[in-house]
Amino acid sequence: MTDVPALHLWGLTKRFDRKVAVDRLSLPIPAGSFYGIVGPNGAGKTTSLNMATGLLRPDTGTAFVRGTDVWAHPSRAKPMLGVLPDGVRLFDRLTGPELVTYAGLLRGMSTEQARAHAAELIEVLGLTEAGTALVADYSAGMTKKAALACALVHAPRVLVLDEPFESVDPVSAAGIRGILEDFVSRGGTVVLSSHVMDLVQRLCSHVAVLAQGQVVAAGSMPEVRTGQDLETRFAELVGAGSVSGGLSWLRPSSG
Ligand SMILES: Nc1ncnc2c1ncn2[C@@H]1O[C@H](COP(=O)(O)OP(=O)(O)OP(=O)(O)O)[C@@H](O)[C@H]1O
Repeated sequence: MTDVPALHLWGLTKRFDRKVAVDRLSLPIPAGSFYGIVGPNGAGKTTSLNMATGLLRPDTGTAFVRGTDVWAHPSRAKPMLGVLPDGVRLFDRLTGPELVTYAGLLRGMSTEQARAHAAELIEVLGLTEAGTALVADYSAGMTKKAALACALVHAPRVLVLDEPFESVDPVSAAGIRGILEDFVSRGGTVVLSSHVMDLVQRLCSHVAVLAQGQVVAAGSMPEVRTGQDLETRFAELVGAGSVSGGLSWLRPSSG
């Protein structure tokens, strides 16, 4: 790992009307790390990742990709990033291979190289059987995999993936885990958000726990876990709400 963070979130703040979604959030992501971002619903994970990747303009702060300011120098910073945003909107009147090739062309790849990478990604992500179906007709999991292929096609240095395993079947998820682990073992950096603590604990070398727009714990996995499993530590950090005894009316009706 080098000293310059692969991605550095730097004093990021975002307010929606009166709601402060992200509050002066700073987080260095070491180069070569597999970094998990976890937090309760509404903690500010998506808002932070969108600001860090140039998709949502921060009210204050910025983010640096390998030392380059994403907001000041987007044309230099963005080619180093592969981004899977939340709720991604794709050009869905294209087939999967067309879409992924197009994503490569947008990143300046030659047609030949973009087509070759797209074909390989479609194959390894199990989208070959979709054939000439339009992405508009893909299932949620297939759409997620197509979007992931778009993030990977130009072989970026840093991958930022918002809930990459959501809606994805277990066999495909194992394939994606393998791709990401290979990527990190070759020196790449992965940042992903997830609600699946077990997966984050197994996959990630580092983790940050967000709550109410701030970082409540961050560091290497052992530093954050402090000897407990991540799920227990997470509940301790963000406060586990109990629902026992609630919804007394919710029972199978006898009628
Ligand atoms: N476009 C928006 N307009 C208004 N409020 C927003 C908008 N986007 C996010 N928020 C609010 O900002 C806060 C953080 O949302 P965000 O989507 O970043 O959380 P999250 O940690 O990704 O949540 P989840 O785990 O549910 O995906 C929430 O209170 C949300 O309601």
